[in-house]
Amino acid sequence: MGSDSHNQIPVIDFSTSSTELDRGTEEWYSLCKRVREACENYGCFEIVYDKIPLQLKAETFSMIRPLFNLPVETKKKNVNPKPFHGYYEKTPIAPLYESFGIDDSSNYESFRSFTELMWPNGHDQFCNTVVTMVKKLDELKEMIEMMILDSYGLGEKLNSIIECKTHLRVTKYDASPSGEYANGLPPHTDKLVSTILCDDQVSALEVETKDGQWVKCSLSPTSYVFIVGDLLMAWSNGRMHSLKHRAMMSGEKDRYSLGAFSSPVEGTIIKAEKELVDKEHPRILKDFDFKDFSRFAFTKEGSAIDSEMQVFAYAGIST
Ligand SMILES: O=C(O)CCC(=O)C(=O)O
Ligand SMILES: [Fe+2]
Repeated sequence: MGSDSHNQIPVIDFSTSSTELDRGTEEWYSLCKRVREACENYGCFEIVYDKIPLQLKAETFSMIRPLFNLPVETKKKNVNPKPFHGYYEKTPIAPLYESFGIDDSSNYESFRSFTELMWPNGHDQFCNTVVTMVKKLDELKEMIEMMILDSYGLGEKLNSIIECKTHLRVTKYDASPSGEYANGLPPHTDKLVSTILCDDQVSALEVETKDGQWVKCSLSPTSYVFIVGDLLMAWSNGRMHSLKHRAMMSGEKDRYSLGAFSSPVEGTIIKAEKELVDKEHPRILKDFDFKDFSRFAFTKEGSAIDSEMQVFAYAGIST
């Protein structure tokens, strides 16, 4: 079934043309409230944000396109022991989908290691441009995280939700044969904390609302999507909604997207924030190691379970 174009995800404008978004101001708290409502009711929102220069974004996309034209044996050098963290080639389940994953990608040195695997003689422009873009996405993510903490009254107590590094995933979707509506990436919830996505204005992202409708997200050059992943849902003790989403291709153009995933540092145990557990919101999950959970999600047993139910199958508390 196609998407319902009458429905829309919340759009929150973070543009700061005249004023800065200062923490503690009335404007700040009104945004905190809207961010929390969007994450609880939809599991996502569109961000209008003018602090990332359009030129930088355009340059980033022009830098990542040639990655996909490298020889397949070069692309396969992008390996990562964590499941779904390295190069992902086309498969019968997702024949239009191909992606690379780069750990700790706002760190120049780790990004350079990836760059040198792809271009052994180095590629400074690629490295500088993409790292600059990821740092901008990190700033945006930090602001959203602070808003989430303030929205629950936790901003004085905590500096971050879960200590994370940014895992970057760059994706190419081939145009579907004869432009028909076709699966780019099957429905899933993200297995990490949160994701900020942007694309090259070829729309394909669709998100599922809580009442089961699929809604298409057509992004403008200044917009981004914030997505609640399974681990943010777990941290919030189920108050925030882990978003089911997919990519559906149509039309003649290939599509490129960029996802900045907040990935917990090694050894992180995911726990519901204790202030978010009370009589009205009893604990829904046991504490778990995020790496064991993501491994489980990609086992035969785990992948047979609906994506949004995997975390409950792994760590759910039966009542
Ligand atoms: O390309 C997109 O818009 C979605 C990508 C996505 O959902 C993912 O990589 O988890
Ligand atoms: Fe996703």
